[in-house]
Amino acid sequence: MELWPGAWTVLLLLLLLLLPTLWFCAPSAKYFFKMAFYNGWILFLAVLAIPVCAVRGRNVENMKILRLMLLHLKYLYGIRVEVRGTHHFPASQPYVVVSNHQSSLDLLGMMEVLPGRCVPIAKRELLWAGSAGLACWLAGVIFIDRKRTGDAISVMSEVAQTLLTQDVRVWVFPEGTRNHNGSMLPFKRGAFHLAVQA
Ligand SMILES: CCCCC/C=C\C/C=C\CCCCCCCC(=O)SCCNC(=O)CCNC(=O)[C@H](O)C(C)(C)COP(=O)(O)OP(=O)(O)OC[C@H]1O[C@@H](n2cnc3c(N)ncnc32)[C@H](O)[C@@H]1OP(=O)(O)O
Ligand SMILES: CCCCCCCC/C=C\CCCCCCCC(=O)OC[C@@H](O)COP(=O)(O)O
Repeated sequence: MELWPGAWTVLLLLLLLLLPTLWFCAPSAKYFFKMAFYNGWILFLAVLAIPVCAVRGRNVENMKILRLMLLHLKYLYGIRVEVRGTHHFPASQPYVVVSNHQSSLDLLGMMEVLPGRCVPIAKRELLWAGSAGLACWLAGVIFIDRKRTGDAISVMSEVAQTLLTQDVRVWVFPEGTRNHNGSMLPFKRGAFHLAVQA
């Protein structure tokens, strides 16, 4: 099929008109655009972070770099963060932080208060999220395969040793998945075994 001259310009103009219309009139489209930008921006930032982190190799100290690079995101999204009680994080000993998990935006809250030498436990699938996966790996994120309980438990037992020997803290989302409905899912037991073992 052949389009008349200028048809592409008309199509482009229609598209340019459609995007702001969706943005202002369809809240779900606005949400979609915002989340798409969120993920895209993180993938882009990860591309910048990878060479810097690669200098150290896989190292929990790289988490500081990711943290610094992500802190501005709250301003882009107009999120006001109020932090209370950080004095409860001991200054120098291994511990396990547990938190609820509603959405991928929890990353912003986590980065706001993430203690030094603290790494999150994440689902293994995140490792394959392109540049973000590689950046997470370089920053020492611990990946577990939720479908293989035995393997996940072995990884967590190794983590317990690391906590003790390498002065590392671990951040766990004990619900084990995102939960949007405002309530809490039953907690998985790994975080608590980890705390006891460490
Ligand atoms: C600038 C650019 C930046 C680019 C990068 C962007 C961001 C980077 C920065 C940071 C990274 C962000 C990370 C994002 C967060 C991602 C969050 C997630 O992915 S949440 C999903 C993964 N997390 C979890 O699953 C939580 C941990 N899970 C568990 O602890 C589970 O218990 C489990 C070990 C996986 C097992 O799960 P299961 O479903 O089988 O449930 P149960 O808990 O009931 O356990 C079954 C059984 O096993 C016993 N058990 C469990 N753990 C242990 C253990 N460690 N030792 C011994 N036994 C264990 C448990 O007691 C049960 O037995 P029983 O019933 O007899 O008690
Ligand atoms: C070339 C491959 C391209 C892959 C593109 C992947 C797109 C993803 C892009 C960016 C990743 C952003 C990192 C966000 C970190 C937050 C992760 C997160 O919160 O994961 C959810 C997990 O806790 C629970 O998972 P489920 O609720 O069980 O599901």
